[in-house]
Amino acid sequence: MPQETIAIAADHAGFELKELLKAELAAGGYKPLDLGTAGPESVDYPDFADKLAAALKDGLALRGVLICGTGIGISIAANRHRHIRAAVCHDGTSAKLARLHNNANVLALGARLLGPEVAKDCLAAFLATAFEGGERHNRRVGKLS
Ligand SMILES: O=C[C@H](O)[C@H](O)[C@H](O)COP(=O)(O)O
Repeated sequence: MPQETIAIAADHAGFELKELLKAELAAGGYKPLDLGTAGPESVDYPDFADKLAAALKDGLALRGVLICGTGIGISIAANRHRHIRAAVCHDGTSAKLARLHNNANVLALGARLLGPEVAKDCLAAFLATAFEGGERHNRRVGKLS
């Protein structure tokens, strides 16, 4: 089975966590598609949300991970794109429910709020969980776009 590509991008606040999660993805048999930023120099999170949204639109990946200081700014920017359902998650349960009920295609994390182990828990739950589907969830997710 081919490896699933997971797009990943961050601003300067999320750069270090992005590097950690890229290694985690590779260790788990996924193929990380790194869309930057490439270092700790200050950048603007909307630019990286836009890059990831474009990658998903172009079919380079079906799912992605975005990281900034809180996960808030980068998820707001990503959710301006109609095809993106980005969920800011703070633990494995929120990441699991974002997939089960909301069919989130982007996991947004706050590098200044989460420790590395919690961030890894979020990633693992996001990757492992499929959309539950069913009439009510399909109806509600359909209304988002
Ligand atoms: O929602 C915004 C993000 O948390 C940014 O990572 C944060 O605002 C960056 O802050 P600063 O420019 O002070 O490092």
